[in-house]
Amino acid sequence: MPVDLSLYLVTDSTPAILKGRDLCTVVESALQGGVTVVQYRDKTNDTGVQVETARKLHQVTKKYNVPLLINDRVDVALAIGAEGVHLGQDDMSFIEAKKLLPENAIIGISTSSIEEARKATADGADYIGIGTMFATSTKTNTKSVIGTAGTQVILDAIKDSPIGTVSIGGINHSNVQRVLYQSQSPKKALDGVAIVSAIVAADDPKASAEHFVELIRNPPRFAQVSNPPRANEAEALLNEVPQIIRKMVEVHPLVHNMINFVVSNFVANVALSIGASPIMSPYGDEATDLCKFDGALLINMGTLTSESVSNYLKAITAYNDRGNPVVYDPVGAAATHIRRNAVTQLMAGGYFDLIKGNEGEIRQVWGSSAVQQRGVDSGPSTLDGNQKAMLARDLARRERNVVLLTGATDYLSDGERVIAVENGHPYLGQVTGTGCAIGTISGCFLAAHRSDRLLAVLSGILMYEIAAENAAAKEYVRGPGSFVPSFVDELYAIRTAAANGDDSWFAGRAKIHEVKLDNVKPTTSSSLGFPASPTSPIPVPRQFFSSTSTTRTFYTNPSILTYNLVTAAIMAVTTRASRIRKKPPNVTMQVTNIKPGNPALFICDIQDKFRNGIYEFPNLVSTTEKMLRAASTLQIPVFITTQNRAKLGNTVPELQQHLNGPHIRADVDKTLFSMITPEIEKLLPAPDSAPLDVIIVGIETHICVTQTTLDLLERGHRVYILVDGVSSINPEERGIALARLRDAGAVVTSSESVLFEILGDAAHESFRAVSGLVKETKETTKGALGVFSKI
Ligand SMILES: Nc1ncnc2c1ncn2[C@@H]1O[C@H](COP(=O)(O)OP(=O)(O)OP(=O)(O)O)[C@@H](O)[C@H]1O
Ligand SMILES: Cc1ncsc1CCO
Repeated sequence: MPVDLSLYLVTDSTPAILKGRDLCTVVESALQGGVTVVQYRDKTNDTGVQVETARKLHQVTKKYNVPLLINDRVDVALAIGAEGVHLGQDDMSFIEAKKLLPENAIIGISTSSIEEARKATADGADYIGIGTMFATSTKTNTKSVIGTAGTQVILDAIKDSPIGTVSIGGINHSNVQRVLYQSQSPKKALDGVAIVSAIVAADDPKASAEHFVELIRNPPRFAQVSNPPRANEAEALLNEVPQIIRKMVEVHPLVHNMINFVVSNFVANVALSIGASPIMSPYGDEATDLCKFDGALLINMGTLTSESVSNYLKAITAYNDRGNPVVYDPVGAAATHIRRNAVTQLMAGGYFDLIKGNEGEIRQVWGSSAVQQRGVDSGPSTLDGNQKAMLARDLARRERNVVLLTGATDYLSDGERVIAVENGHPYLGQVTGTGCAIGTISGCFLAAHRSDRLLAVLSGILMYEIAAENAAAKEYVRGPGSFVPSFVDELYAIRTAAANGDDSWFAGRAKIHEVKLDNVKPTTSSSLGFPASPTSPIPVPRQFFSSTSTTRTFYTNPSILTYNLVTAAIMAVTTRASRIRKKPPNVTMQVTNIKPGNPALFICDIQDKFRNGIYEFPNLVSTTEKMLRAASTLQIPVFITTQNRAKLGNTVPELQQHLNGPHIRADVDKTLFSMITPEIEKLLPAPDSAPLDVIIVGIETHICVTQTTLDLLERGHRVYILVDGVSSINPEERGIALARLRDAGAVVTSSESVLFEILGDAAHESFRAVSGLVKETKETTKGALGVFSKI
């Protein structure tokens, strides 16, 4: 049955919320305001009271031709003839409910992960409730809080299904437009929002519902205008930069800085020198007045205090409501726990037109738990240019805003276009506050030019960095100290030239180019395996970034050298003579104290034809199935191969159902024994980026698994071979191969052990899901280990 989910009311019978009013009266008032569906949710009253209340509610909802759904209780729904039910993950299963309810009954399911959403979709649910969107004072289980980013990932995963979607958790008037806007994936948007206390506890539920209807119908004032890339985007942008700079000087925007005390004075002078009007104000309540000047707000959390975040949130709300630009500079985001939490709170608390930071900061905002900044510096770079460009693009795409990742080369993206800026001078890196000033300058330009935010920020960066080049070139500048006054002078000189319509300072000076990432599959959830959401329980892998807890020692292991001489001799007589390793694998690198912080799952040739030949094949399949399910929950990238598929069959049907989704990176047929075929090699991280922690399962241990392991070790990756996930025709081959591979530097371990190492902490957002899986498969795991660990 099609149902209008746009304003979905969930009732709450707790006295503090109802404040002495009758539930039916409150619901009727809400219906008059435009509620489109009502869910009766009652976790306390006994069945008799529930049936009675539901019957009364149904009389009311029928008057407004709005469906009534009963939370959890199929029996109550049947007793009163309600239009349907809403079921949680721990309630009666969809299949059971479907059997009991009339044919056209509406059935909705609560989901908070891709897996749950896919299952509800496949089962045939009418809609899913996706949440928890935001933590609330009553719902403190933050593990299920997925935010807009997590919701977007789920929507993307079910984009091809017409199933209805509604977001739930902490949604109110001030965030509802942002929820709808920022959750949207390119092909699927939310159909509605579920509201509890913002309507039920409101003094006037009708007015509250009316207000929601109005907000839901309209995009937020900060919604971004789309500027699709042009044929020669960089050139087209450059043509517009001088006029944007003139415009900014003319507009003379106010820039409200909530900024750290270290750089406050310098940044105010920079803002003045470019022709803007700075005000430094850390007091959140002042924003309600300041935002009326239609300037920009900068949130720079460089010197955070216990009061900062609540002040920032007040100011962000004031500027967001008015649609005025807000810039976020998450200074030192990955340095401390306090700052990481502040990032989570601020990202959940408002919309930022621009997020600007150095590599470490932007990675933290993205949600990588592997970043550790030492103070406010970015720390050593672990990403190459393309990866930085992709990070900026993917974050901008996810947040539906603009992202600037600063460094010697700056990467600027609005989620579609990515521009690299190579102007600037190394002195900028030697003066504190030069990055912070870019946040302020960007705010000035965003306030002056609203229609193309990327162009606005680019204009600001170019003015700034060309001024820095001019300043550094002065003969009296001898270092960072004398550079600062010269720099402020040069900013002022450009501003004066621009005011006089003189663009000669700009001619031929900009060093920018567009970064094309066409060959990289666009996704809203994760590219390069970056986690999808800072708050998401869905994919929070620490992929593609090296873990800070990883230590590597480098030494030469003579036994490996000897061993490989023998190996080479044997392999010389095989058809793979050309692939004999020129240097022994892992001669120079041995990893100690490793943790699988950057995991990938490799499934090697688990095909039908081997079913009858391979030792304990069903046990190998059950371990693999468990690993695939965990990979889906944790969004670990998966690489699959088959050996000569035409002849030996596809990957076995038991595993096929788990081979869909964005985390499945490759499914390749091969003739090589190693899985590192040219196709797969292309998908591995570049040699100078963080190595993978490859977990291998499959067959045969002593042939394809061995050669894949050696190839990966040779390329600097870490390899974990699951004892309960690899096998051969001759069981004895397993032991020999595993011993050899351990000598070569691989970690020989078990599926359960590796899964808990990936989680690392019982507070991990996916702990419940993964430990549930481990529990569910306890018996098969025992069986597999029983047969495999002996050999
Ligand atoms: N080696 C360099 N060459 C050219 N420009 C540089 C160099 N280092 C930094 N910059 C410029 O300085 C600006 C500030 O970047 P940086 O990444 O150092 O900011 P930051 O770490 O946030 O600084 P801070 O916290 O001190 O304000 C960048 O826009 C960049 O263009
Ligand atoms: C050094 C420093 N410490 C906190 S903020 C800041 C200025 C650079 O962002």
